[in-house]
Formats: sequence, C-alpha cells, structure tokens
Amino acid sequence: MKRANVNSKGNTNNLEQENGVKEFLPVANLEKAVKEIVEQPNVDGIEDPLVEFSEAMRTVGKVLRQAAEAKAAAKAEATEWKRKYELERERNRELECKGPTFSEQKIEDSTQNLKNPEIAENSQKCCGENGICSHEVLRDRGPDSYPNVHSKLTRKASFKLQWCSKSKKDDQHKHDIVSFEKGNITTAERSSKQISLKWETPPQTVLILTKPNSTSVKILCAEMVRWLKEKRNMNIFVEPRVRNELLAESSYYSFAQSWKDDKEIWRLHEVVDLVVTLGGDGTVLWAASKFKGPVPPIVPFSLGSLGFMTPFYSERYKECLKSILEGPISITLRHRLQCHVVRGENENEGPILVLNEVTIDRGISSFLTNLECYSDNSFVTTVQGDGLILSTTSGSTAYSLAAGGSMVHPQVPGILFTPICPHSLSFRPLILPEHVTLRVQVPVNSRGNAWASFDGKDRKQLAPGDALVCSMAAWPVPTACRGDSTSDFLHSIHDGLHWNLRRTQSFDGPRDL
Ligand SMILES: NC(=O)c1ccc[n+]([C@@H]2O[C@H](COP(=O)([O-])OP(=O)(O)OC[C@H]3O[C@@H](n4cnc5c(N)ncnc54)[C@H](O)[C@@H]3O)[C@@H](O)[C@H]2O)c1
Ligand SMILES: Nc1ncnc2c1ncn2[C@@H]1O[C@H](COP(=O)(O)OP(=O)(O)OP(=O)(O)O)[C@@H](O)[C@H]1O
Repeated sequence: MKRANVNSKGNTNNLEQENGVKEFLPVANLEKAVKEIVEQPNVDGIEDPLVEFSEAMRTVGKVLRQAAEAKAAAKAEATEWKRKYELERERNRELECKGPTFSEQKIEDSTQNLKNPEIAENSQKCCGENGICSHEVLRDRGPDSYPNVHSKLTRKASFKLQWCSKSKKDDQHKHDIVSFEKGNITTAERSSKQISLKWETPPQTVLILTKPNSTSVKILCAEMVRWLKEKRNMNIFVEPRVRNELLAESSYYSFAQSWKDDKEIWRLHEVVDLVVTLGGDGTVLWAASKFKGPVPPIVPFSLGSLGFMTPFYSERYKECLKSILEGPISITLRHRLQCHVVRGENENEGPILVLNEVTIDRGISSFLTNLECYSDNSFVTTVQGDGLILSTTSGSTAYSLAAGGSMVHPQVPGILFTPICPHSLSFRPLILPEHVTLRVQVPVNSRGNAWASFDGKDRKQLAPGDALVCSMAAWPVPTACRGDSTSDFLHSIHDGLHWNLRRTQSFDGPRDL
C-alpha cells in the first residue's frame, strides 16, 4: 500500500524518508492533516483513510519524540561548546600576556566556536547599544571567499567598537544628540567620542603596504614580516612588488602571500584583519585607495618626511604591534568622500573614494575655471579661479590648508569647500555638514575643460556639460592612534606643521600695574 503523508505545508510526501527534526509534522497542522485525509478519501494512492490516519499519527509521535531528543542533545552540545569557548578565551588571554604565537589548534578551535549557534547568537548580541561589531562593518564571507588564502586561515578576527568617555553615564554611543523633552531643547550627547577597538578573536592576517624605492622601508619590511611570522604566527600579505623583493633576498619569505590581479585586491577586506603601512601620508592614502568598501584598521608607521597621519615610530615597531594585536586600540574613524563623474545626461563613472580630497582645477588650461556648485540641488556659488577643493576633515591639513581652508579635527564630520585662488575679494572657504551631496558642474558654455583629481592622483578630464558629484562615503578609514584621536592630531599640527610656533615673550619689560 502506498502511504500518503502530509508535511508541514500540507503537501503529501513520504514521511519515511524524513530523518531531520526540522521536517516533522507540527501539532498546529495536525488538524488540517486529519481533515485533508478524512475528507479526501480519493486522494491518489489512499485506500483506507482511517488506517492511513492512525499510521500517520504513529509516525508523528515517533518524529516528535526524536525532535525532543535532538533538542536536548543540541542544548547539551551548546553548553559544552560554551564551556570550551570560555576556557579557550581564558587560555588566549593568558598566552597573549606572555606574548606567544597563536597555534593552529587555537585558530581551528575559535572557528569551531563561531559555528556554535548559541555562541554565534551571543556574538551577535555584541552589536548592541554600546558599539558596533565588526560583523556590521566588515563583510565576513567565510573561509572560501578569498582564493589565495593559506588553507589554515579560516575566518577574519572579530572586534567591537566602543565609544569611550570619562563619565560612566556617557558610556554609550548615542545617535540622538538633541533632546526636546517637555519642550526644552538641549544637546544631550555628542555623537563621536574617542573610539576604541577591542578584538574579540585574535587578528590572524596582516597586510603590509610599503612606500616604493626606499631602502630603509625595504629593510624594515623584511624584518617586520619575519617577526610577525616567527613571533606571532601571522598570515602575511604584501604587494606583488614587495613579495618579489623579499624573495630576491631569500626564499625564506615564500610564506608571504600576494595577489595576481585587481579582482583579488578588491576583496582583500574579506581576509585582512589589520593593515600596516610603512611610509608617509601618501602610503596611508595608497592603502585607503585599495579598499573600495569596508577598510580594516590601519596602523601607519612613519617613514616619510611629514607623517601627519602616521603616528607610530618605526624603531619601536615590535612593542607597538604587540600592543595593537592585543588591543584595545584607540582609533580615528576618518571619513571618506565618494565621487562620481557624470558625463552629459546619463553616463556615470565611479565611485572613487578619497581620504583627503577631490580637486577640480583648470589643469593645463590657461583659462579661469568656471564651476557651478550645488548643494542638494540648491545653487551655492560659481567658482572662478584656479579651482575648488572638496575635502574631508582628514584632508583639511593637506591641499585645503594650502588653499586657505581651516584645519579641522579628523573626527569632525563635514565637507570642506575650499576655493583655489578665487578671483574674488570675498570668497571665504566653507565647511558644510556631512549629509549634503555636492555637485560641481562645468557649464556647457565654459571656455575650457576642468580636471578632477582624487587624493592627488588619477586625473580625469571634465568637458563642458560634465559634472562631479560628491557625498560622504559609507566606509570610513579606521586608523590606529598612538595616544588618542585628539592628542595625535594636536601632536601632528605642532610637530608636523609647526602650528603657531612663536618665541614666548620675555618676562622683563613693560607690564600692567
Ligand atoms: N599645494 C599643496 O599643498 C598640495 C598640492 C597638491 C597635492 N597636495 C596634497 O598631496 C596629497 C597627496 O599626497 P602624496 O603623499 O600622495 O603626495 P606628495 O608626495 O606630493 O605629498 C604631498 C604632501 O602632503 C602631505 N599630506 C598628505 N596628506 C596629508 C594630510 N591629510 N594632512 C597633512 N599633510 C598631508 C604629505 O605628507 C606630503 O608632504 C593630496 O591629497 C593633496 O592633499 C597638496
Ligand atoms: N605601495 C605603494 N605603491 C605605489 N605607490 C605608493 C605606495 N605607497 C606610497 N606610494 C606613493 O608614493 C608617494 C610617496 O609616498 P609617501 O607620501 O608615503 O612618502 P613620502 O613622500 O616620503 O612621505 P611624506 O608624505 O611624509 O613626505 C605617494 O605619492 C604615494 O601615493
């Protein structure tokens, strides 16, 4: 006799083939199942609906019992995983205090932990009120998502961001900065405080990017790669050029990984936990440009001349990397601008993300630029001069500064609107709020072309009728701080730019009586 059973969707199928607990017949559907069998005695293959029904009930009872047993077993397993996870975490803490290497076993275990639904659920809870978990910031697509990754490498390190404050009450990141309780308007909380990054699982993979053609950088890079491998057992990625340089020195460095083409570069964020830059500010810009979406935390070592965004001393790299790998790290979340070149009516190129600025200038043209500027479709002004800089607050100390723009703390959200040599007596630079979309249009009757450049690179010609559209990007660049965001900024403007350097007036001389 052919059996006709009813699954949870009310369809007929063969229950004998169903072993999984998910497929059992829910009690809520029982009534429907009975009705269907009794009322449709002519269903294909059913000879006696009552016999059929009692058999179905027996099977249902069996499956329900199995489900209850499976549930109890899953719960016991989850408790065991949780215990193992806690033990492992404790062991990691102890090991890290002693400065050891991360063993393969440890990596595998921590990956297993994340497969456990209960722990996965707990780790999701960390994306709560007190911070943003890395799962929200960096797409985590699992082990097979990056083709060249060493087979041992299984998962990106997870971390949590916290907004720190001295007072206990302020220990949360508040989006609501204005309160209007009982009709009284008050500013309640500031949105961006010092941000701290805390690793939840140890970082395993580091990408090292270096300034080219520098002997001191080359020597430091080889030393750092060796140290990270031997003392911290890290997976290391370098640029293809750097890998060749390392291999030319010794075949020892064959463990260093690289990429073949652009497609792989654009997916680096899926595997890299940390980026180290060895160079000046240009190398930080270069590193940021490699990430067109989420950016892992960047640790910039100073091997340039100015080093405004590179607070770490290369001579102390071991000490510094040790503390970064252990965390927590103070970070500056540097905003980026997202730019599109719009050609004529429809064609849209980009987006191009910049950390410093996008500049629209006259290039080699001898004519004044004539740029019509709009903010959220409202006309702002026409720039007649050498050009216009749309800068992030991180870029405020770069080209924008040279063009007379104000210096702004990098954590302040905003877009600087700084003209370059405007032929006008009253064109002061502006700072616009972060939410605006700016459009810089080359009028169709313009005498010449304009040129857009992105962090000083990749010049693109803008013909009459073309426009550049720019707004705040969704993916900031987290850079590690030596102290905190503000002390690093102040240190840079004092030491790097010699801001307000003046001899102190002497004590002796005329004074108020
Ligand atoms: N007149 C100018 O001041 C001028 C002209 C062109 C480009 N630039 C800047 O150069 C940047 C490109 O840098 P690069 O290193 O690739 O080129 P680069 O090698 O020509 O160096 C430019 C200088 O700008 C400094 N710099 C870069 N970003 C900075 C920042 N955020 N704060 C303070 N100083 C910063 C660098 O340390 C370097 O000394 C552009 O984004 C632009 O801001 C400045
Ligand atoms: N990995 C890289 N590959 C190719 N070009 C790079 C790389 N890193 C940096 N550059 C470029 O090299 C140039 C110089 O780099 P960087 O600014 O770091 O050094 P610097 O000029 O010595 O330092 P500073 O900016 O402090 O004076 C920049 O134009 C930058 O874009």
